[in-house]
Amino acid sequence: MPWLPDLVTALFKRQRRKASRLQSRAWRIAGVYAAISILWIVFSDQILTLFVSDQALLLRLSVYKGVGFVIFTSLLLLLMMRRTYGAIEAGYDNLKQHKQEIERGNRLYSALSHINQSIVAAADRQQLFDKVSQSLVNYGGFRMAWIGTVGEAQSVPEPLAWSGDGTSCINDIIQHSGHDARGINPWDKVINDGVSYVCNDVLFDPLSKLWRHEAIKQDLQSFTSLPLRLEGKVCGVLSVYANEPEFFCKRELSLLEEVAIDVSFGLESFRMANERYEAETTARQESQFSQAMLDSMPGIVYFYNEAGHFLRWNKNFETVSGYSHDEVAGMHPLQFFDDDEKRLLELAIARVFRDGEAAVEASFMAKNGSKVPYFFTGRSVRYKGQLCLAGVGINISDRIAAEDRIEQLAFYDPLTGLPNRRLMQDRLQHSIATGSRQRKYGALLFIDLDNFKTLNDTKGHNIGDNLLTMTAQRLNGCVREGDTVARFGGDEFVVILESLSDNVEQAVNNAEIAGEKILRAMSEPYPLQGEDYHGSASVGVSLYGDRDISAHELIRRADTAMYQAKRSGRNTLYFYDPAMQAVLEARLQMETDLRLALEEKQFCLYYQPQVDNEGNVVGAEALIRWMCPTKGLIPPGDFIPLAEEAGLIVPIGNWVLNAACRKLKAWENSALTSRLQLAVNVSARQFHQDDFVRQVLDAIATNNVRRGSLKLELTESLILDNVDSAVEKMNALGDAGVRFSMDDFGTGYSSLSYLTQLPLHQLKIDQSFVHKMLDRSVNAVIVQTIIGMANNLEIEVIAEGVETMEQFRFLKDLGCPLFQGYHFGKPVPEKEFEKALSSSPRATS
Ligand SMILES: Nc1nc2c(ncn2[C@@H]2O[C@H](COP(=O)(O)O[C@H]3[C@@H](O)[C@H](n4cnc5c(=O)[nH]c(N)nc54)O[C@@H]3COP(=O)(O)O)[C@@H](O)[C@H]2O)c(=O)[nH]1
Repeated sequence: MPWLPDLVTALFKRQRRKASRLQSRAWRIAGVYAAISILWIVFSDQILTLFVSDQALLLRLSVYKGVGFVIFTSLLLLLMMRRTYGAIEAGYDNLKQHKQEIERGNRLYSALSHINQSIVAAADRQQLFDKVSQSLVNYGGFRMAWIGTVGEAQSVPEPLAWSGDGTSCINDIIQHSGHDARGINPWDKVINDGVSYVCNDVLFDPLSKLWRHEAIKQDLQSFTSLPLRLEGKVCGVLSVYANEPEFFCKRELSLLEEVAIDVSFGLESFRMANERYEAETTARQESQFSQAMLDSMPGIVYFYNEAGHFLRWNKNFETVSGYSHDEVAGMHPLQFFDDDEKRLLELAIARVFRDGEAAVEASFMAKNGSKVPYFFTGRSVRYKGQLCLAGVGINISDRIAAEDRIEQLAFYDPLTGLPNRRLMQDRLQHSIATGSRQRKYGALLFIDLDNFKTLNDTKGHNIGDNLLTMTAQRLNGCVREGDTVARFGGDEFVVILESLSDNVEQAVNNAEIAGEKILRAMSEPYPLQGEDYHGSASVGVSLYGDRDISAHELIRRADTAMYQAKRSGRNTLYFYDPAMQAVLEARLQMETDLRLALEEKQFCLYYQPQVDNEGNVVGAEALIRWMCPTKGLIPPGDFIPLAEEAGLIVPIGNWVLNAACRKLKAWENSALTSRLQLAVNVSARQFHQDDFVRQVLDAIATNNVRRGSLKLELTESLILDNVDSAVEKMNALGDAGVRFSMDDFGTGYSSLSYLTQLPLHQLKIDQSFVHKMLDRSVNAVIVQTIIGMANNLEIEVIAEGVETMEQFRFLKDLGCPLFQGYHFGKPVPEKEFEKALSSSPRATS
């Protein structure tokens, strides 16, 4: 309050001016009095002598005149003194009042000063209210002060802070304020009308009637309530009370209104600070929230400006990149990419800033140099006046792996990892087109593993899989880079040899060299289950390059050639020629016919006698024949191999088994045949069926076959596939009276060790030795050895393919006890066989 001393000085000046005016007036009055008195003294006696001549009277009149003058002047003096003292007293009162006003003003200014300090210093609204009410009482000289707030739709204030004496009646004051003639109470005025309510004497204020008694007790004699405002609306009430009436003059009220305005300002500041705080808190929380969201995202998030300065990124960005926060802050987005991908990213970023958005797949390069495939998106956004790019990157390793896997599954064989048929066909088509364009010959090699089915069926699929895997590796080792090795399916592989030569002979030569190499590789022993498996393959070759040909046709030709290789004894290579195709088609037709034959029961059994050294028929071998309605009688050699390949040998074999058992049962009814044994051929595939034993036992049981009458002819290779399993099955069937003959003996490994393990009853010397034994001594030695060995092992021996008396005699001389061959009888239908038995004198048991 810089103007306060001026005010005080002005007041004193005013008093001094008044005093000086009074002094000059006293001089004037005294002068007038002296002049009048002198004139009176000088002229009154002369005037009196004019009218009075008597000296005694003149003396008395002079005394009277003197007394009158004294009385008159005394009265005049009295009057003047009274006026002067009145003026002095009034001046004094005025001065005193001014002094009080100044003191009140000083107090109020002091209070205002403290209040303003409180506004600056208060931490919150309550503290402000507390300090304001305390300042008004402590510094403003009020007896009591309180501050209340007014909420929405609140008609009376709610006291929040108070100070001074008499605070106990605040609630009375609030609740019991009366209404004026218009029904308005103080709070209506303050809260609704927003004007101050002043009561300068509680004793006479009708609205204070109800709490007057209490107010008097508390010495609250006058008061005023002022509105506090927030955003232009009344939000509270400031009430101050004085212990004297007529306390609130204009000046006090104006200062108190200033207090109310300052407090309102304080409240506004709090509101704004609060709003700012809340806005900042919200912004901070929003920032924390969005950062938390960004950090919790699985991908990487980035936000950078057009100059490539990173403005924001998520934690994952640092984790994935391996760069710290500070390092990322100083990096350019392109630094996270390899040189060969930078251009791609540059273009994508440019697209974002040009078109608004873009996406790209690239490898995100970490600090340690590792690269991870990511799918990046970007959107342009304006931020703080800059054009920026906001985007996310998603790790697509899994997706790429899945795509690779899908491609692998779609185009590659899961077992061997080789291209599958589909991919091979694509590549072949492409190679055919290239070859045709470049006038270069290529070759397609169709490779089928020999005897794979048997291996798979006998050793199990795991072993089969191992063989296929090894085959794939070997094939890959046989070709040049650029050639294709594919798995066509099952045990079939295809090799595409590209650009062999522009000369057809040279191309054939090169293809043959490659094919032979493959055959050799396929013939190398395969280590399977700790043993060496000796496999082989049949290879069909078809050239391309001289004219347009479809991949499909080329495959068909190579396949045809492969079948020709198979039929030519396997482990060989064949080039395609059209005649092969005709054979193959005939073969396919036969397979169809064979299935029909099975359904329509077109098979029958022929019987070939087996005799002792005196020519007595001791048994027979049942040999299947196919009575084809169109082609006539078809020998087994023409359809059994096909039936084996097509899997039809199992139902055919079962049919033979049951037919043989039925025949044995029928023979029991005749003395000629009741003691005969009947030998039945069993193929490897049939024998290795899980239910083979049960099938045989069922056939025996169904026909109630005599023990020892059924003989099963097994081959060496069949048993060697899985000796343990074979022994187990043979023992199970041996217990049921089934006998076993080792067919084609001598052509296989003929290992003595397994011979001793097997529950064999008979060795059947292969007819190839018998046919040549008289011509080549080595065969005679073999036959002799087999007979000697069988005798030593106490196993029966039978020689088959005996066609001449010489052969019969020779064998007999070697000690062979049993014989089979055209010399004794060819395989014939049952009726013929039985008829021959009855007419033959040697046909005896
Ligand atoms: N799994 C089955 N295989 C069978 C069945 N029936 C026959 N076969 C096999 O078919 C092959 C050819 O049989 P097939 O044409 O009947 O020939 C047999 C005889 O006719 C023939 N043989 C007998 N003696 C002579 C002879 O003195 N000279 C000569 N050139 N051939 C003769 O040998 C065949 C019998 O051989 P094997 O079975 O080894 O005793 C043949 O391999 C049969 O195994 C069948 O039902 N299931």
